[in-house]
Amino acid sequence: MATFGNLSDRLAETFKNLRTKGKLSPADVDATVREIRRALLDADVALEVVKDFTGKVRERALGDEVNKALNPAQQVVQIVNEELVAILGGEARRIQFAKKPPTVIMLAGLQGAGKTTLAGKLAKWLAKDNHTPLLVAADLQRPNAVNQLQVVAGQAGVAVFAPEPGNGTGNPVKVAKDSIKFAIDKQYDVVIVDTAGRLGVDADMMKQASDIRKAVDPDEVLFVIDAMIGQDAVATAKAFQDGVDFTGVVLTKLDGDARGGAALSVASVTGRPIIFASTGESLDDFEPFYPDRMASRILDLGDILTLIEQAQSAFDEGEAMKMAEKFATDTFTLEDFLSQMQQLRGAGSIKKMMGMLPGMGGMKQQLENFDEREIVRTEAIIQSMTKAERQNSKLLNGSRRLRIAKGSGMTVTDVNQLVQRFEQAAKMMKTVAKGGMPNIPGMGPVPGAHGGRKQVAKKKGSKSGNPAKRAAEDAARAAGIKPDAAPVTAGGSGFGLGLGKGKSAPGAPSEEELASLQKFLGR
Ligand SMILES: Nc1nc2c(ncn2[C@@H]2O[C@H](COP(=O)(O)OP(=O)(O)OP(=O)(O)O)[C@@H](O)[C@H]2O)c(=O)[nH]1
Repeated sequence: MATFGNLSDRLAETFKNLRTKGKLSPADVDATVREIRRALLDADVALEVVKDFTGKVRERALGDEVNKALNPAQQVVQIVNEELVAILGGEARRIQFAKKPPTVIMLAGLQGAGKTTLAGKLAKWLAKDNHTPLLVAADLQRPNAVNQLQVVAGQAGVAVFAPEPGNGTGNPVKVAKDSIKFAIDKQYDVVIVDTAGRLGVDADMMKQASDIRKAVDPDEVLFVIDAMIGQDAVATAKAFQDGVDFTGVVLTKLDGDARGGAALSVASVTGRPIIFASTGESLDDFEPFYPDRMASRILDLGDILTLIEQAQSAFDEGEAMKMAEKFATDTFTLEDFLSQMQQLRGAGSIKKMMGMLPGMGGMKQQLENFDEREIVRTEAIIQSMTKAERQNSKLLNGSRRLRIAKGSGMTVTDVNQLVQRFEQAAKMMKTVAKGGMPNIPGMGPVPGAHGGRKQVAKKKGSKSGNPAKRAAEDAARAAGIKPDAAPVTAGGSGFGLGLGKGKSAPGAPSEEELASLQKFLGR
C-alpha cells in the first residue's frame, strides 16, 4: 500500500459517515474533526501541525460556508481538501534557475534518504528539458559513494565531476568549489552537488554541509527526506534548517508503506515548499510535487492531470494526431495497438497510472494484484500473428486463432478476448475521435514546470462541487468510465488489463472501461 494509504482510508471512512447526515450539528462537526485528528496523528503527522490543521477545519466547518451549503458534507470535504493543500505548501513551487548559468543545486539530508539516486533523477529530468546538468560527487564520506554517483550519472546519461584519487579526494569543499569552475569552462548550465549524509544529525556533518554551501553559494538547497522517517521528520528538518538551511524539500520513497506524516509535517513546520517527489527506485520514478494533486490523491479524488502528463510525455503530438486519424477512418490496426501499448508502458508503470484514477482507493487489492505481465502476454499474442492479420483483424478465423494461440503459448479464449477488446476499444475511440478530443478540464496547455492546477470550468452534467473531483469525473467520463461505475468482475487476460480472475470491486471502473481509458491515453 503506498504512502498515505492508511490516512486516505481513514478519511474516506470519516467522510462516508458524514455523508449519511443532512444538516450537520456542531456535535457532528466536532465528532468529524476528532476522527480527522486521530487519523492524522496515526499517520505520524506532527502534533503542532495536527492542532493547526484541525483548528482551521473546525472553525470553517462551524461557519456559514457549511451551515448554508446545499451539501454540508461535501463542503466539509472541500474544506479538508483546501486545508490539506495549504499544509502541503499551497501553490506548486519550481526550481529557481540562476540568471547567469550555472544554476547550482545542493542536496542535503540523512544517509539513505535517497540523495544520490535523487541526483540522477533530477539530472535526467532536467536533461529532458534541454538542460546540461553536471553531477558533483561531494559525498566523500562513504568509500563507494563517488562510484555510486558515477553509476547513477551513467544511467541518467549525464556528466559527473568526481575527484581523481589523490586529487583533493579528502576535501568535499574543494571538490564542490572546483566543480563550479569546471562547469563554467565546459558550459554545463546546472550543477547538482551530492553531499554526504550520515546516520542521525551530527555537528561535523552539518558543518561540512554548511562549508560546502558557503563555497558554492547555491541557488537551491534541497533537503531530501525519506517519507518513511515518521515522527523524526520534524526534528531532522529543523536541525538541517538550523545547520545548513534549505530552500526546498524533496520527499523520497513515497511508494513505500510510509504513513506519510513526514510529508504532511515538514513543509508546514519549516515553511519550505516540497518541490519534488520520488516514487520508486527507477530514475523515472520522479515527479514535480503539486500540493493540490497530492491532496487529491490523499482524499482519493485521483490525479488525472499527472496521469495525462505522464501519458502525454510518452506520446508526441504528431503520433497522437496520427492515431486520432486512424480511429476516425477505421484504419487503426492491431499493429498500431501494439505500438501504442509499448509506448504507454514507457510512461511508467500502468499500475501506478491506474492508481491515479479517481475512486481507485477501493481497488487497492486489485491494483496490487494487477499483473503487468498481462501486457507481455498480449504482446506475445499479437506478435504471433502474420503482418496481414495484424493489419486486418477480420482475417482472424478459427484456424488462424488456433495457430496464434499455439504460437504464443496462450489459449484460443485469450486470443478471442484480445481481439474482442481491441475491436471494442477501436469502436469507442472512433466515437471519441469523431467527436473531437474530449474537452478535459486543464487538458489544454497542461500545467508545465510552473505547476499548479487550472481552475476547472464547471462542466454541464458534472456532479461534484470540488474542482479536483470535477476534473477527475469529467476526464473519466470522457474516457468512457462512469466515475461511480457499477461493481464489475474483472475477467482474465485479453486487453492486457487483467486485474486477476474473478476479482470485483465496488464502484470501480470495469475492465472494459479501464481498457478504454488505456486506449484513450494511448491516443
Ligand atoms: N522505494 C524507493 N527506494 C528509493 C527511493 N529513492 C531512493 N531509494 C533507494 O534508497 C536507497 C538509498 O538511496 P541513496 O540514493 O543511496 O541514498 P543517499 O541519501 O545517497 O545515501 P548516502 O549516499 O549514504 O547518503 C537506495 O537503495 C535507493 O535505490 C524511492 O523513491 N523509493
